[in-house]
Amino acid sequence: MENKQHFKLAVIPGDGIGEEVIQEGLRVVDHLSKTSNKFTFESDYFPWGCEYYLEHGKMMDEDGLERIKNHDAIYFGAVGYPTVPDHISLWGLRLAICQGFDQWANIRPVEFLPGVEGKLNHPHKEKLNWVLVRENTEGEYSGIGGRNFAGRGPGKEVAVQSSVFTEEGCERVIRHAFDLAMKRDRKKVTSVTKSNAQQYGMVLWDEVFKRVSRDYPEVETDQWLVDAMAARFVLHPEELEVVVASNLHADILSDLGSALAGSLGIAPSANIHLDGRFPSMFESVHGSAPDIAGQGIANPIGTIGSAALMLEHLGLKQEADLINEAIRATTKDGILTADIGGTSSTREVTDAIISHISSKYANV
Ligand SMILES: NC(=O)C1=CN([C@@H]2O[C@H](COP(=O)(O)OP(=O)(O)OC[C@H]3O[C@@H](n4cnc5c(N)ncnc54)[C@H](O)[C@@H]3O)[C@@H](O)[C@H]2O)C=CC1
Ligand SMILES: CC(=O)C(=O)O
Ligand SMILES: [K+]
Ligand SMILES: [Mn+2]
Repeated sequence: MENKQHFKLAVIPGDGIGEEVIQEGLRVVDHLSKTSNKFTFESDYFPWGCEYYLEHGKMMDEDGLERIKNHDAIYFGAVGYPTVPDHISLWGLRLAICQGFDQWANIRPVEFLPGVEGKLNHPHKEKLNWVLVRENTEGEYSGIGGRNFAGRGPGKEVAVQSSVFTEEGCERVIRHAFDLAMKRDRKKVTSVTKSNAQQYGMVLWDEVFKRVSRDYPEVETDQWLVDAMAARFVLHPEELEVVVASNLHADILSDLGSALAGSLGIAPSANIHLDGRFPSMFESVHGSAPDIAGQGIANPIGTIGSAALMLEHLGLKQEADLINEAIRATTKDGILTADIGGTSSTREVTDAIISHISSKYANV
């Protein structure tokens, strides 16, 4: 086949179920590469994570970013381990990459899969399909602050954690939300803040949202405070299309969204950098799930769906669609892990997804 695309992946399985689900995602991509004959890829593995930290005193190598900077994409599992403080592991790996590579938008689609009951009581929930657009480099996760600088000692300690909102940071992610909305049947963007209580950064966000919205007259807009928005997710989910929010708010709302759709285990995400300097990173929304790690029962769908987002990002839209179709066919057949009410293992779900992809090519 002419023009077969080749790409280079940096694979970081990380901790807990991260390793279990990444391996399944790679099986799917590998199978698709062979059956579609449209692309080839190579994987470079990086053993970074909490075990690496316990052995070497660092979550990733000092030149880690340099070593993955020229890959076409990063495929990431999850990070976090009970014996390493979560802020050390998160800042040492995931946030180091998102912020170091200026991956300024985290795209988190919420899909209601057939055959998955979920927790939402809604007559047309199979038609719901939201995309959360999370600001991914600043806001509440700017990492600015300090502890105990007032020197008040035990029992009187003072901690400050500052949020940073820049006009450019707000604008690029809000604009991206509008660009995504323009590609959808119902063109609507809902912005979420807490600008009644947080009168500086979030008021700036609201103003930028209003200004950017004028460039998109075809797009319907809506603005909600985050507390009311949490209720709206449950009470009026049909009102949601593209939802754009700050780093913390969208982090919380996306877990709520995926739980409504069934489980954290089915939610994919893309940490994207669109300015051509750095690779983007693709990972499930969930963490390392130490409570189920090592049992072979983690739901691989979030990570396999993240591979679909990765292929789409690399220009392989048809192949991405095929993965998503295979995921839907698998859940529709009732091949489900325990988190969504089934008894299948991680591997069995992946096998079913692979066999749906095979049957698709057999029919061509
Ligand atoms: N992007 C990342 O790497 C993230 C890392 N974390 C880290 O992960 C660790 C655990 O955090 P938690 O708050 O427990 O969140 P978590 O997402 O790891 O787990 C929350 C709950 O969802 C379940 N769950 C998650 N993914 C699942 C899957 N694929 N299949 C079936 N069930 C699944 C878990 O069993 C658990 O009961 C912490 O160290 C945290 O900092 C948390 C969120 C994101
Ligand atoms: C860390 C975390 O919870 C997230 O990135 O979603
Ligand atoms: K993850
Ligand atoms: Mn989260």
